[in-house]
Amino acid sequence: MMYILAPSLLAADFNILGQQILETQRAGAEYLHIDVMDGIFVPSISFGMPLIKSIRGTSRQFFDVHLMIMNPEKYIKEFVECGADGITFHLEAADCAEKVIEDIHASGAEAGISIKPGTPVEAVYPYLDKIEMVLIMSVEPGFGGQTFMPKSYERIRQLRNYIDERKLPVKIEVDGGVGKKNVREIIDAGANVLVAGSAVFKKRSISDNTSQFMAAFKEKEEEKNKCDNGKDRQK
Ligand SMILES: O=C(CO)[C@@H](O)[C@H](O)COP(=O)(O)O
Repeated sequence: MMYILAPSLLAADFNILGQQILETQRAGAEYLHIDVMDGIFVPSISFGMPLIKSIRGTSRQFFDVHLMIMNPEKYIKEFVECGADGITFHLEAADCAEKVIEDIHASGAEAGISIKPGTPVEAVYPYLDKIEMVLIMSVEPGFGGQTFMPKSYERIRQLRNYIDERKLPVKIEVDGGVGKKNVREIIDAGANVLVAGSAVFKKRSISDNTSQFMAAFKEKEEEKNKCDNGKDRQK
C-alpha cells in the first residue's frame, strides 16, 4: 500500500502561500488538501474557486478538494475547471450522493465521500464500489488545530477490513489532529492518505515536518515488504 501525505492548506501562511506549497511538494507530499467551507455546513468560511485556480499554476500536486458545503452538487464542474483532481463531499450534506459521484466522475475527477465523527461508518458501504476514497473526519469539521478523536482508530479499522475483504481499490483518508505522534497508529489502523495542517505548516520547517511523515511512511512500507517476503518464502 502506498502512503500519501496531504498537507492542509488551511494552516498555511497566506502571505507566502506559493512558496509554502512548493516546499511541501519538494519534500514529497503528493497531495494538497484544500478545505472549502461555506459557513453553513460548518461554522467557518475558508476559500473557494479563485484561490484554487491561482495556485494551480504553482503546484503539480494532486489537488484534493474537501467540500464542507451544503448542496455540493451545484459546484462540482466549477471546482474541477479550477483545478481540482479529486473532490470529496460530505454524505451529511448531499441530497443524492449517487448523483454527486456521477457528476464528479463526469467532470473527470476522482470522487470521495467524507463522514463526520458521529456518522456511522456503515453509511458509506453502499457507495464503496463507485468512489475512489473515503475521508474519515477525526475531529468535528470546521477548524484546524483540534485534537484527534481516539475513537477514529476503530472506525478506520472497521472500514479497512470491509474494503479489504471485498478487494475494493478505495483509499482511506483521515483528517484532523494528525501529527508525528499518531501517524504510525493511524496507518497501522489502515489509513493511507493522511491530511495534516498544523503538523506540517506550524512549528519547525515545512520541509522537516513533511520529511518526518515521509520517513514514517517509508518505515511502514519496508516493514510490510519484509513481512510479505517472509510469507512468500513460507509458501
Ligand atoms: O478539514 C479540516 C478541519 O475541518 C482539516 O483539514 C484541518 O485543516 C486539519 O488541521 P489540523 O488538525 O491538521 O491542524
